[in-house]
Amino acid sequence: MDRARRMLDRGEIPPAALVGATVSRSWERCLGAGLVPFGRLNAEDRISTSRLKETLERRRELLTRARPVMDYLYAQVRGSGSMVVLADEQGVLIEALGDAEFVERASRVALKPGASWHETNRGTNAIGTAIVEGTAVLVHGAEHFLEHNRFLTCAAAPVTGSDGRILGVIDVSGHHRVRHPHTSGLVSAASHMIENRLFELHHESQMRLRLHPQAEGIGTLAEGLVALAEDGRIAGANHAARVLLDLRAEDIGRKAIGSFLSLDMPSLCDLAHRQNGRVAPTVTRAGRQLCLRIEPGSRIAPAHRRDAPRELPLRDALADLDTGDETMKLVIERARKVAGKPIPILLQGESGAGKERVSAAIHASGPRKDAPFIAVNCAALPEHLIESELFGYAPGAFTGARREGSPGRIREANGGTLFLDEIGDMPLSLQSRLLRVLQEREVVPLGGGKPAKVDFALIAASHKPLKAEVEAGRFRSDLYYRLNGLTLKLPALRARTDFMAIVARMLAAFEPDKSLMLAPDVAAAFARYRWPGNLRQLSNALLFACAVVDPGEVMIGWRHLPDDLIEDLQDIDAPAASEGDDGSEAASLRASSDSMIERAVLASEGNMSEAARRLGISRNTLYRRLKSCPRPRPKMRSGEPPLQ
Ligand SMILES: Nc1ncnc2c1ncn2[C@@H]1O[C@H](COP(=O)(O)OP(=O)(O)OP(=O)(O)O)[C@@H](O)[C@H]1O
Repeated sequence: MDRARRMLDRGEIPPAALVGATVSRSWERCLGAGLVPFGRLNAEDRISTSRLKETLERRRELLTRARPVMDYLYAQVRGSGSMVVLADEQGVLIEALGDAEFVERASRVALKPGASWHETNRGTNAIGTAIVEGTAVLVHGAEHFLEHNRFLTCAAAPVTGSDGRILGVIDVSGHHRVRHPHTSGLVSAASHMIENRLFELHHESQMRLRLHPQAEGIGTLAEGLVALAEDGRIAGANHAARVLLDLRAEDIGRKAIGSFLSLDMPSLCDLAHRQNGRVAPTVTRAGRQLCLRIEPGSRIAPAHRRDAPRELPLRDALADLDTGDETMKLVIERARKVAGKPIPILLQGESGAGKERVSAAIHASGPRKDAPFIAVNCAALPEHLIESELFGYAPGAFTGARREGSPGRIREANGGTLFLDEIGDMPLSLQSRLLRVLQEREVVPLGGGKPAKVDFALIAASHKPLKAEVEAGRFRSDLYYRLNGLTLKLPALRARTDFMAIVARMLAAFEPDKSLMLAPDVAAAFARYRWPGNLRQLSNALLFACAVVDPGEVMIGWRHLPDDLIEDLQDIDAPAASEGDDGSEAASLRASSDSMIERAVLASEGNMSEAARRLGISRNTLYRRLKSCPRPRPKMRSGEPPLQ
């Protein structure tokens, strides 16, 4: 330090390696401001009594909230020859309390109310430097720029408002010989206490989120606090929340919570209602796993309030599918526009992505909702039965037919909606028959009989990209264009940004009275997993967990998950797999799901229904996949026939 001081006396800036980066920067600023280490103070070092009064008035809120914390802080340092000081955002001291003999000495260097300790007035010092640096600072002995402050050791931390602006500084100063290693930590904790007290005061009526990486951290000084305006915009955030959510001060008042967490305002209200003050896991947009407690606040917009159902706009089945994902929102918006119009809808999406659910919601939200919704799975029916199932048959049309005949599914859908699932699996011969029905709007039953007029809305779905099937000659192009009035592509579960909201919805649906939630490590593993069976697989896993969770338990942990899912979750390598969609990734994805299928079939000892259940896929999908991947060889119990 002596060498550094000698350099300073010559007007040189010692390197950071010698005095630390903060002091080096500050000394440079002091020299730049024209201060000299042995010099007198700048003229503006003290404010008048009337200006002090004004300052006290302006900072009354800060002072009122800080006083009990200052008392607490002073109780920790009492008798050590120190004092506790509060300054405003300009570095003007507005309150001080301390040990009598030190206060006397300190007042000789103007460490008393009304004095300005801004860096430009008093050179490097903890209060002034903390304001400029915007962070907690310790300035010890000869690190003070002015010679006559060298007897001091000072630790200061800025007190920041929930809008990110500095409101003041709290500081503990003492004689440099009684420096205590814990003082800096105490001062930082005190500044957080004041910040959190001010936060509660300013955002009392708003929805508040308490966040921490661990459940035990919630309610402590280290928790992140976020206040939300009625429209979901961030109204305020404390320092910890800004760090946890990677939120900048300029985002406050501008960005919505959905930009930082995978939850929007309606899902937060929903969660708050069910959570009832308990802690739940959540994931940030950056993939960071956090624990969350929601305090609903008293000023939530009626549209978001769960306890005011009469004020809620009526949510139909389509609106219920909106849990915050932008792609799904667009799908819902577009579906709503055509629901009720004579435009056929084609739903595309991976198996289990919710095509049938969406289709049923389109029907239930449209003008045909009181008429039947008839779903036909073209992949589940043997080829020779699809025809009679769909078009019906006359009495005695074929051996084994019902004596009275059958109207067929298309006629059953009259007035309502016909949903043709897995249309890509419909044999070519039947495709032309279906095309005729769609063109002429009448059905001729098998085995003859009068043609019957039919009127139905048509929704078709396929996990196969139908356009590619047309190009490959497996699907009639004229039928494709008939079906494709509007194509809606459902996102795969892994691509959705509302994963936690879906989990919360499912858990609430399965166990409405329990407020179940995922343990943070399970939530993190779920967030990284690719969910090849999409919503079906997730729903099966959560249903399983709900069945095995003990009464009174609220956290779903690893022990509540099906064994095969645990294996898959443990197998995954953290995030790397999530980017891109190129051929090599598709191949590795396929390889991994092939091995999953193999494991599931082996574990189910050849029982295909059981294997499909474990995988969270339909039996049809399983059979389809088995056709295209090497057949696994399950271990057979002795005496059992081999799997065909
Ligand atoms: N929005 C949703 N919320 C909760 N669960 C859902 C939702 N959508 C679908 N599911 C669940 O996922 C399962 C699969 O959904 P659905 O049958 O609609 O998918 P799909 O895409 O038609 O599947 P497939 O291609 O195999 O026919 C449903 O049984 C339901 O349990």
